[in-house]
Amino acid sequence: MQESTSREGSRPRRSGSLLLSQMLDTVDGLSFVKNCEPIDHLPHFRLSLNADRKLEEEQLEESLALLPDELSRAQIAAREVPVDQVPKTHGPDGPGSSLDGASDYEPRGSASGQTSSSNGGSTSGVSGAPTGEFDGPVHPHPGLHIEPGDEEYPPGPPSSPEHYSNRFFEIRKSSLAGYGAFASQDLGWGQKILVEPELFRADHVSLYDEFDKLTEGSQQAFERMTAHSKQSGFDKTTSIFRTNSFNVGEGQAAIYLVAARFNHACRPRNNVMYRFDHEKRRIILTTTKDVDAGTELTITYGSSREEFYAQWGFVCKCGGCVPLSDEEIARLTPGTDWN
Ligand SMILES: C[S@@+](CC[C@H](N)C(=O)[O-])C[C@H]1O[C@@H](n2cnc3c(N)ncnc32)[C@H](O)[C@@H]1O
Repeated sequence: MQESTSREGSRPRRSGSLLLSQMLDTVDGLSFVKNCEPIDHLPHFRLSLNADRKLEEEQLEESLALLPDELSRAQIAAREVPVDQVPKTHGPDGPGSSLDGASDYEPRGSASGQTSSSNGGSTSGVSGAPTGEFDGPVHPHPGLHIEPGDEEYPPGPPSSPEHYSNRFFEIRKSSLAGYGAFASQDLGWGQKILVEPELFRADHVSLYDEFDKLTEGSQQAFERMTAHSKQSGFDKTTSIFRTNSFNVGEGQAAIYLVAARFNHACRPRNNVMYRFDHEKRRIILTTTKDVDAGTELTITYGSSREEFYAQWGFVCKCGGCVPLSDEEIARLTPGTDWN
């Protein structure tokens, strides 16, 4: 095992990718750390290659620091939980609805799926920034299961994603901003709560062509999404796309109508992470801690308060960070108000 001494002195620091590969040999759940946790910063249209690399390096450091704890949690979560211990609830669409999503999910700790795919890493950068793909070995493990299984999302996108619910969460109004996702039952760490196919993917150039291919209902659902209100120089379609899309690599960003309703919380306050099944073009959301019923489920868009304002147009209200001051806000340029 390669080791180097950290600049700070005492703690020996291991080569990040090597250590993660070795840990992944041991516990499947740690692919959270490699594939998602360090890079789940919702980097819609990230423009700075160097900034991305720096961020990923910082996040890798962060994940390495977390490893012992993550390992023990993964081992705990790896204990199998019978399916019937996960209560089933139904949202406004009711049992049997095409939006029920019951078949999409597995109980936490399910040992049912042993997969060897390594294609699940989240990616960043329409601008071609590093993908963050896991390039080390992945081995099938019993226990904590985060790879996509055979579950199928109901055919067709939800016509009313702002009222979507499944047995794990529901979308409803949030005190953070607009709509958000809320746990509809107590959720354990490592629970897969959503597997959602993309509505479409595009880049800056193909956005309008791809949008035109959508059904009228899907176009309307897209247009009801929140638009960054302070981006100057973008029309509303582009602004909605920039505010809600997830970078999926190769210069493309994708829209997921339900996943886009998850608000941001700064680490460690967020309680959900996301990753991609590139082959099936789906996003997969999984809890990163135990969550009480009724709690808002949040992902992390990034770590820069200035970027939240400039890229997504908001001053973070998650409560886990110091919000931008009035002076800092004044330095950032306001633009067209789309809302
Ligand atoms: C991808 S959307 C999230 C869902 C959105 N709330 C909705 O109603 O569809 C991103 C937008 O949600 C809002 N938002 C998300 N997280 C926030 C937070 N922590 N504090 C304030 N606003 C937030 C911002 O307006 C941001 O541009």
